[in-house]
Amino acid sequence: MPLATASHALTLAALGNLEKTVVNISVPSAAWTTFGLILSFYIVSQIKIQFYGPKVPLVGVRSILEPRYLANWRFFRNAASILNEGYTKFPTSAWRFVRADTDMLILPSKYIPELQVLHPQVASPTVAHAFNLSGQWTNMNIILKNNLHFRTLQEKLTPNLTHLTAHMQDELNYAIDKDLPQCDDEWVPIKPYHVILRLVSRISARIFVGLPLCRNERWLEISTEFTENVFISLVILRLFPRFMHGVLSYFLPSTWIGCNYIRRAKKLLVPEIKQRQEAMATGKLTSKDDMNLLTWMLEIANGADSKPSDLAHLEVVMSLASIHTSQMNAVHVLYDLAAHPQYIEELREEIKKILAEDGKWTSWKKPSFYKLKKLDSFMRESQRMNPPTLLSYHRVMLHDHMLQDGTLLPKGSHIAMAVNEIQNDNNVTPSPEQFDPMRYYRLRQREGHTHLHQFATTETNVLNFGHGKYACPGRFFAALEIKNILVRLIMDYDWKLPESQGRPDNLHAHEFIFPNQEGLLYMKARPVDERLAI
Ligand code: HEM
Repeated sequence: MPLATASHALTLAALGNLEKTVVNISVPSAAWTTFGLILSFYIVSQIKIQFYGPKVPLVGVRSILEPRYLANWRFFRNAASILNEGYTKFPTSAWRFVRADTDMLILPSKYIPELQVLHPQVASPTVAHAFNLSGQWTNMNIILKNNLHFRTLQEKLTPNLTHLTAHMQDELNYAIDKDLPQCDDEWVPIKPYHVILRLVSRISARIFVGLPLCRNERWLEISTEFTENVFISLVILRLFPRFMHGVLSYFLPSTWIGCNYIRRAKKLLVPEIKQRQEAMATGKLTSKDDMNLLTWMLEIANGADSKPSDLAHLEVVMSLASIHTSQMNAVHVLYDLAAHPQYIEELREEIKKILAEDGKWTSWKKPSFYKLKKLDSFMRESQRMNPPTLLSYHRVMLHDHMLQDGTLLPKGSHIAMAVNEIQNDNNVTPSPEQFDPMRYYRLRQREGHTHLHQFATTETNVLNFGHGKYACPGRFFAALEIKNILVRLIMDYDWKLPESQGRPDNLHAHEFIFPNQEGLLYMKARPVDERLAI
């Protein structure tokens, strides 16, 4: 054998042995290292669950050894049963459960008066919302930087609602012409989730950015699809430990798509914002001629708040806060109406009464919609049975705080309330299992209760919009928008479920509840003289 070949063969043999040795040594040691890491992570995590955090009972963990990811998986699959277990055992005291990304400290609503006076630098709702929406990976952390959207809703949108009804109705008429099928002569199947989403997004766009931008298909796509992608991302991310979210978000198409929508929103809105800023500076534009959220934001923004790209970003965030939340309520009402058709005529009679008092629907202002007490009650009952989330009143503690009864809310803890359990407690809602759409209407007939128990009013035991200073600032707008849509859909169309089918089931993921996206209803236009004259 030539020397070179022999040495080559020897080298190969040596390499082969070396490889075997490396394999023999490295495979077990890599496996042991990984195992060791997982074990230490598990032990640290279990010690943290059992011995750290608030000293209150732990619910939803089957044994001291159960990893938090299993408990979290059960919460993802069946949050309602864990929250029910906790509330049943501890209706008037604090308890906690574990999620993959954090421990949740659940408080009873008796603490609300104490919590509501805490400064947001002690108990922050905004840090809690950003965290809960996985803000760092879903482009939602902008709310930590800028609260202009909140101020604009409170200071401008809500006080001006009565001037906005005409704009809302105009856009609704346009949307109905464009997006609803022809059904004059026959029953036509529709998927309310998608159809109502279209109506809500068009009306919201009209009020958020004004004409003609609100009819831009790119804006309509951004304002609805961004939200869907944020929810896909956060539902997936929350299945995993928080330290993995950064890496995972690089692999999730929904996070790329979300980022892309923010880029597209900026591309579309920044030139418009600059144009409006210039026109305002020269007195050519005021919010009196151009009443919409974007112009109002520009009006009250000061200094750092008025950066065009941040304003564009906030417009998208506002769409996330408003469109799907309102759409979901309207879809639930429609499903409930179709499942309980005996109430349709009662609601129509109420609408006809207001038409007789206040004239044509298109001349109605906010007070006319306020008179729709039966419809309002129906919406609230529908929301009670189908809340958008089982947890609300989220706060992150930025400092330790001791409650008057000695319960410690430690710095860093994430607190929330089990809203669905609270409002469905027999002491709060008698016969809570019964769908009784006129229950709030009846309550409002009582002496001194006329202004209470409305869809948009919050109570310490009714927290679907939160409560107090930091309650949802868009809820009055939501109520008006949903009523506009429902009045039109109730007066102009008949509705029914497909033959021998019940109300479409809701979908659940973590604490969130969504109306069925694939649910079908049949609609048929009513005779022309029965419809609202437009
Ligand atoms: C049925 C519809 C809606 C529901 C159920 C809903 C629910 C909520 C809830 C539970 C909160 C948290 C309150 C708290 O911190 O305790 C909230 C906050 C908020 N909502 Fe709504 N909302 C709805 C519609 C709207 C609409 C239409 C808008 C905008 C026009 C809006 C804008 C906001 C904003 C800006 C926040 C605060 C977020 C922050 O802290 O930055 N919401 N909403």
